Amino acid sequence: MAANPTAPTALWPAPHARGAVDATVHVPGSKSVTNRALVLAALASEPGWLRRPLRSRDTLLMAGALRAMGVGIEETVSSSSSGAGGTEGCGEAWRVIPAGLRGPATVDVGNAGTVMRFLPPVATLAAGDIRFDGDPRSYERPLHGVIDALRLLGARIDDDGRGALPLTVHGGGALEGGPVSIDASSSSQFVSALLLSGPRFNQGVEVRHVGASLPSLPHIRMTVDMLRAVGAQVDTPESGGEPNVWRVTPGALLGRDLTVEPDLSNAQPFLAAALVTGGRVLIPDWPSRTTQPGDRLREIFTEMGGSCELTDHGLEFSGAGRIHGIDVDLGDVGELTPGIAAVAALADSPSTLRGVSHLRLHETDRLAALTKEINELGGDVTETADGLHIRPRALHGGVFHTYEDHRMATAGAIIGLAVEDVRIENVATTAKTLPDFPDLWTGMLGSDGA
Ligand SMILES: O=C(O)C1=C[C@@H](OP(=O)(O)O)[C@@H](O)[C@H](O)C1
Ligand SMILES: C=C(OP(=O)(O)O)C(=O)O
Repeated sequence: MAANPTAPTALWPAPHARGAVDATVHVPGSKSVTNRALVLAALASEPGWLRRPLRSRDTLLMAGALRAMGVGIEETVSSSSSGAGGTEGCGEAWRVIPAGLRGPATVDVGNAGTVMRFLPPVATLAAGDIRFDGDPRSYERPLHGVIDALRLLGARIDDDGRGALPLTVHGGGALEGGPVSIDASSSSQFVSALLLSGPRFNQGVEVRHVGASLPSLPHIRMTVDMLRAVGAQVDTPESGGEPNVWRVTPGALLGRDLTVEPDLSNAQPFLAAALVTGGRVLIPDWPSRTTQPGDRLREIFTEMGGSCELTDHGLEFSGAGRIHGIDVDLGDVGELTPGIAAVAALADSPSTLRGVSHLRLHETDRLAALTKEINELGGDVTETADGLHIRPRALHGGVFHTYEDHRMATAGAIIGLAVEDVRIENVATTAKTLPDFPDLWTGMLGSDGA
């Protein structure tokens, strides 16, 4: 009987590139934008549209959870102008119809940080109990910043005392809100979560981060930009406020018509393919202005040996056939670390990736997983206190384990382009944010392998 390629234990032979890639890759919508847009549309006072939403495990879990709390989300195929990069044509669109939020309901967060952090504040606004549960890994991911803050702001939440999932929010139909201090050094999503629902709290919300460092600042800027786009008033450190303090004024949110940008972090493996094979990749609709952390790839992959040009057609990225090591702080753009580590393992000099200790609490412990898997292929990676030190070595084939982490799977695929006989365990785990990955990857390589 043929092996089921979607079984978690299945091994996917990562395609080995036989030449330089030359491809145009249409990357689906951003997970982070789609899930923020869904929350904001659900909290608005009128219906809104999301065009070109990402359809992946994380976003379908978000949509399912909001529906369970009473929100209407209709999926349609639209034929309107997209607005993104001027492209016209048919595309999927979701119409979000807000309604009085209500329980009882059960929310499956899967292993989506955005769902497990953004929705408990929404649930405090529901009338009734909202139970949150998810994958075993979701029990280990930090949530205390959200739970403790919501309790201080007036919410009733039952958890098992660990400050983590599973938990029940006893929604009272409204939340008082006001000022709150949190330590968000383990996840920027604590701050984003409180800000997103903030306009609907009676007093709004003022979030003060009091911990050491704060990761993923571009994702907080994304939250602020998207809140402002739906009419919220937000004061930030950048707009003249105090450092590490964000303030959201209470008020109604508008229903908007938003086109979701391509996911630039999911563009990473395709850009990496150009770098690794000395080829060329065009990503259409790359935004000229964006808060997505993936935009930093233009600079990072250029420093590693590539070159890029942002044109009316999108981002054209080329590799020169040589990859250089890099010493870089990835604290702002942590989700790019697995892909950068994979490229760095194939470089002509060592790399140091810093500022990402919080990755130990992502989908898996990414620092441990990258170290183990690259080393099992013959690599020389060591973990540091806040990142990785990578000394390139001649690699050989083998099984690349993925720990149910989509970015481990795409990192393994990047290595497989340059190293024969790399087999990726459970490539289907890419469905978390990019269900089409295997097809897009083989499509990029074409019938002749590149
Ligand atoms: O808000 C978001 O959409 C995200 C924020 C970041 O989380 P952390 O700050 O927990 O790293 C990022 O890694 C994650 O992929 C998406
Ligand atoms: C850390 C990530 O996801 P999450 O939203 O689950 O935190 C990621 O996508 O790299």
